[in-house]
Amino acid sequence: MQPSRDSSRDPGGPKSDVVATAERSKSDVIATVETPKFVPVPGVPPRCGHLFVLGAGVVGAEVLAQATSLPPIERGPALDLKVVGVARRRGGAYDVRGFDRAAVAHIVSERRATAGSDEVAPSTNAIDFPARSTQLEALARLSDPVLVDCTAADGMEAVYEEALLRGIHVVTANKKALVARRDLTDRIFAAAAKTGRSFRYEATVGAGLPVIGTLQGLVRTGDRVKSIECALSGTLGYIANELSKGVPLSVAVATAKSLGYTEPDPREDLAGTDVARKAVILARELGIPLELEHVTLTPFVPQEALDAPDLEAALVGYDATFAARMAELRTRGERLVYLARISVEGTRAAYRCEVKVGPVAVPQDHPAATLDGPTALVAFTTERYGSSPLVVRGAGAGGAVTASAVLSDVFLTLSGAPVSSRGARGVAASS
Ligand SMILES: NC(=O)C1=CN([C@@H]2O[C@H](COP(=O)(O)OP(=O)(O)OC[C@H]3O[C@@H](n4cnc5c(N)ncnc54)[C@H](OP(=O)(O)O)[C@@H]3O)[C@@H](O)[C@H]2O)C=CC1
Ligand SMILES: N[C@@H](CC=O)C(=O)O
Repeated sequence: MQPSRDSSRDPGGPKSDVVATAERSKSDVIATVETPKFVPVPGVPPRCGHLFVLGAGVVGAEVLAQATSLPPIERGPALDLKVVGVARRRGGAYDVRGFDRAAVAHIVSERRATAGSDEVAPSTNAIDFPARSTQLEALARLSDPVLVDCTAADGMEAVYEEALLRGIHVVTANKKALVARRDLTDRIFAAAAKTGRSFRYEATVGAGLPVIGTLQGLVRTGDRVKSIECALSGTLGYIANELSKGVPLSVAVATAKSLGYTEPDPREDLAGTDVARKAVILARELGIPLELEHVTLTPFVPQEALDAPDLEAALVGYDATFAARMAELRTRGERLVYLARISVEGTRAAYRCEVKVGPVAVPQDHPAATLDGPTALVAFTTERYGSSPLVVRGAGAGGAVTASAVLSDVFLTLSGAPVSSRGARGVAASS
């Protein structure tokens, strides 16, 4: 049941903020804004989302930690979360009563304690969490069930479709199902439409940054997107910065991994595949039926390094090459950045879309040259944002920021915000 937002049932009434701060300093009172305060209605339990989290790594562990230590609700509808399931490669746990912070910390630390050599060779097989159908069936019986995917598993299209058809909402940080063959991805959206359940994926592009939501807002309001230029790899942004400070390539990659910026397999970052996936997700939001193989992709490091069985050793072999390249760029007053550009020309009926992803040397005053650490930047040039693009910028990788985007998606889901019908009018709304 939806909690009431009836402030008249608050004994303090709409001015309760002022009453609540009356004993604080004078400046506190002056700064107080008189907004209605929504308090839980006695006898009406908060609406509670039941989460089943797949993956307890960098992102999953943070999702679990944040979901089990939510700040008290002061304003807005009372929404609560209960983590009832966690699944990893090495098994999982399910308890309909929910896990508290200590229990999820135990589940996460168990993973770390038992992490063995296979941690460096992450499985990307289709996820097969124990008795999947039985667990989805159990989850579907709870109120507001949400499946949260924090793995990098392949083949999740079928899992999302099954969950949605069972009436379970899906929130994902995993890009792979969104860039599967278009007909397979479409089945996910069709299942969501059929059951009226929500499928959200803000964390897949730009981690915690509001990239998908911003683009959906432009598309939904009839703007016409002409190009999207972006530095979308927190990992490659971080590595390029480190290189410019004289840090060897192999060290910068190892540090990016230890900081939780890379994909489980850093080859996916270094090959540019991760950025290509993000570009495809954005293009598909525009209604363009793009497949990964349509992206013109240049890797960040040579293909031979990516093909080597021992990536770390292979990267050491390129340390000197990259150092020399950086020195040369410095003398030219340029910076190395890794960019994606999606450009769309023409009308909705007849358009041309080009997607290019690769390393670029840019002058020091280029917006992407000013990015620090794992910062990402996305610039939307549209009919409305013609001379001054709409820019989204901030940390583009890392567990904490990504987890907050995942949980924001969960809260949007629970608050019943309308779900996107992807790519409806983006290409040329005005044509
Ligand atoms: N790190 C970041 O900054 C961001 C990451 N993402 C995305 O989030 C996802 C997770 O990334 P991250 O947390 O860094 O990765 P990790 O490698 O740290 O964690 C992955 C987790 O998924 C589990 N897992 C992997 N494969 C399977 C499988 N086939 N079946 C069941 N469980 C599986 C692992 O199990 P086990 O614990 O047993 O090893 C692990 O708990 C990825 O899809 C990534 O692209 C999105 C935005 C930003
Ligand atoms: N490995 C990715 C993480 C977010 O998607 C990146 O570095 O951007």
